[in-house]
Amino acid sequence: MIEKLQHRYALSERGAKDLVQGVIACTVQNIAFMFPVSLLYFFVGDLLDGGIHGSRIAFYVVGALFCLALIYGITYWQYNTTFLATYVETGTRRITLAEKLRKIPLSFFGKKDLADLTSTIMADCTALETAFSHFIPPFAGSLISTVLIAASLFFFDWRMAAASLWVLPVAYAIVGLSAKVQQKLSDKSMDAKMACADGIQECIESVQDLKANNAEADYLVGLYDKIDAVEQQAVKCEFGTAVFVTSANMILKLGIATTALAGASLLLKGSLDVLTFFLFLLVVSRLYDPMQAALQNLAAIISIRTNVGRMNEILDHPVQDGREELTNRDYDIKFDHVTFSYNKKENVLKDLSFTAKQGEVTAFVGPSGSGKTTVSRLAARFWDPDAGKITVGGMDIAKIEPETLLSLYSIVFQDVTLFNSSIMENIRLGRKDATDEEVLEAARLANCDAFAEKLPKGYDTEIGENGSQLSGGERQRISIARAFLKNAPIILLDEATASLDVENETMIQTALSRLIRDKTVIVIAHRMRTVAGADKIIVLSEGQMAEEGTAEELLKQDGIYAEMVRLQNQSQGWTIV
Ligand SMILES: Nc1ncnc2c1ncn2[C@@H]1O[C@H](COP(=O)(O)OP(=O)(O)OP(=O)(O)O)[C@@H](O)[C@H]1O
Repeated sequence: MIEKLQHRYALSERGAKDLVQGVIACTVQNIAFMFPVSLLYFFVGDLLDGGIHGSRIAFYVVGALFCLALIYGITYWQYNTTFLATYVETGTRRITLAEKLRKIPLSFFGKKDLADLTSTIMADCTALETAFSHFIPPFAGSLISTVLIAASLFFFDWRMAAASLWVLPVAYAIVGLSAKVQQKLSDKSMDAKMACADGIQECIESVQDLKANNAEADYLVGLYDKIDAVEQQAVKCEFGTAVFVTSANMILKLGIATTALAGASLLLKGSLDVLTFFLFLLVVSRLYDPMQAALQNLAAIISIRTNVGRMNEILDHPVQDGREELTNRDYDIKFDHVTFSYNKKENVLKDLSFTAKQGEVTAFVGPSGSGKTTVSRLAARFWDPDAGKITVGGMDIAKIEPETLLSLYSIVFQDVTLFNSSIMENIRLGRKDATDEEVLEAARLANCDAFAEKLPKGYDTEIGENGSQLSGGERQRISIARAFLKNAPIILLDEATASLDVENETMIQTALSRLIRDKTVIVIAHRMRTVAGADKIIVLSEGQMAEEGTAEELLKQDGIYAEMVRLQNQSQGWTIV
């Protein structure tokens, strides 16, 4: 049962056990609230028998105090098992999701956008937190306690029990029937919320481009439509809940009326005593309260299936795993008849074979979209090929645990990701245990001194979210410094110096040439000047190798590479008039 609960509600084992305890606590709490009713039953019985005297007074005083203590104790227990346990579980759930995301192949992120994933970790977890503390245990507890109390009523008088309890199956049936409709409404509401969150995020991220293109007003019209859609779906959802919940509540209320009618008629016939009639009136006035309270939250209870579904999509997604020991004999990277597509439709790389040798620089050039960046992504196992094999020193990288494999790589991408901390800490990301001196040395090699020293706190200056306070070239130099610091045996440089001016690029190229000695280097660049000194240049065209050789050999071939060089030389003479 625990395992089923774990999957049904995306819970940890501890969380599933806490949920069971929470339901038990709520059930016991509802039953405990019946104790004062029993006391009142005896009290009225004594009154009808001629009054309360002597030891009976003490009995009622002790009984009342006992009821108070019992309800206080059980409520305290119920609070701990539902509320406190839920907060712990929410933390565990967020960490589990984040850990899982770390291991999921990047292809998953292509299908999901950031707003969606952030919302799963934050908003969905919060929705479940509320549901597991406020709604689900009381709802399940009210179902169980109502059935238990109802069953015990049959011992007193089955006719009266039937008159009071017929409403329960009818109310349950209405709730059950509503589940499908509610689920659909809740799914639609979630879709509208996601589209809205997406729109807001996109708007914030692209505010500069929107302003530059004078497109703010048009964009905001679309965004307002998305916000309206959220409101409309929320109203529909609430309306759907109201219809079913109000119907179920009205049916439950009818139970009080039929109990009174049946009791009155049996009393008149003389086949029911006043005390039993009184007991039933008392019990039915309390019996449905927990259920009615729980029904108010029916929409939230049903909609958590949507939240859980979104979490399970992450939790059940296959991970990229593999062995943790490295068995490579050297650091040659070999692509052996590799075919790959991002969307399983159009192949981006087609039967590509090459070897990037250790101690050599292998450069990739080619038209935009020809697959250069994809080669570097596959080489680092960000994605796995659809066919063929990629090896490092003879070791099939598809069988190596991705984080272990990445310990062999220093990677510099054109799109640098920086964190909202100091320059020092951003560079230290290359090697966590590096000393301050080592970080500063790497920074110096990447020519970071030139800008860091001008900042108010030097290398300790906070650089804002994703380095927003730095220029493109400065951000790229931090990324290069990370690679210097990591000093891994394989280096992937994807447009690593594209944002640098000529002076900086020359300086960093010199430092890079020291870094790359004896290493396997793959360089991707648009500037032919950047790759001219490479040991081997591979020209990609539509995912296939079109040419291969040194710059000199390729110029002689007078093919794509020679044409690209010619065009770039011409473009240097261009002016905008
Ligand atoms: N994450 C992705 N999901 C789907 N398609 C992608 C993805 N990344 C790249 N592509 C597609 O794969 C093809 C090759 O892209 P890639 O980035 O490897 O080319 P490139 O040669 O590096 O281009 P550029 O020189 O413009 O950077 C392109 O058609 C591109 O649209």
